[in-house]
Amino acid sequence: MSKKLRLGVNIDHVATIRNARGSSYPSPVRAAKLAEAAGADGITAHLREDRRHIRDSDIEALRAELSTPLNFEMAPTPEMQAIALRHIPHACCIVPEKREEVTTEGGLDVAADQARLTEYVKPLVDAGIRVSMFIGHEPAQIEASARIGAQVIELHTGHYCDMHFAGRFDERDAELEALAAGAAYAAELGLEVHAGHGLTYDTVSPVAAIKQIRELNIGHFLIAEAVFLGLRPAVEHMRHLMDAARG
Ligand SMILES: CC(=O)[C@@H](O)[C@H](O)COP(=O)(O)O
Ligand SMILES: NCC(=O)COP(=O)(O)O
Repeated sequence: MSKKLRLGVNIDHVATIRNARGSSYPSPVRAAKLAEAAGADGITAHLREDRRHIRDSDIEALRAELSTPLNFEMAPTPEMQAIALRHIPHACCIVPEKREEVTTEGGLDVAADQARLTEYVKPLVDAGIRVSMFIGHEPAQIEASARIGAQVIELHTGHYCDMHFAGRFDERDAELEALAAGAAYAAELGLEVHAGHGLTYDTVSPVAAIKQIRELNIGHFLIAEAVFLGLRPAVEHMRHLMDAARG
């Protein structure tokens, strides 16, 4: 297994700032190119059903201008499937979406929706897209993801990060252990394992140290940190912490 842990930089919240004023700046594509220059191995963008940050035209521009792979995050809807099949990104990460949520609250319930998701994923896989399921660490969700034909899972690290920042360290550590067990089980089943959501400089290292994890997707914190440091140093420091955790 390769030791290199890939960093996918999520540029959604560059678009959040742009949309707050209805301006044409800041440009998510410019941010993506800077992130690539700083050591990102790929770019992640989530086209939400309500288009609160990334827009259809951003996906088109990213697809045309990136030199690293695009990981297209999307809800499992017919509209998003059609968009993915039009652009053929390197990867699609299927995430649950609730219109009123502030952010993605939990993982997709793959186990409860296996027949539909099997049908949903097949044209994407047939088109050569790597399909990833954004799930919690429960064995039933991991098994279901393998069963429906996904090649990848992305483990939701939001609860682990929330427990860290709430100072609930026993619960944080229990969650980290469950993430590690989930990663090991998924790798045993032949799934490639990614992780992400809410990761920061303070929380990234223990997750990066889980050896079955091949990619971390990190966005909100990096864009926030870029306000103080600039995007390039923010990404470079995250890259450094990830590499150091890998030893
Ligand atoms: C699925 C996921 O974790 C990302 O899409 C990320 O959270 C950025 O998007 P939101 O802030 O809109 O949830
Ligand atoms: N899939 C997780 C992701 O892309 C980044 O999430 P966040 O760091 O913006 O919370």
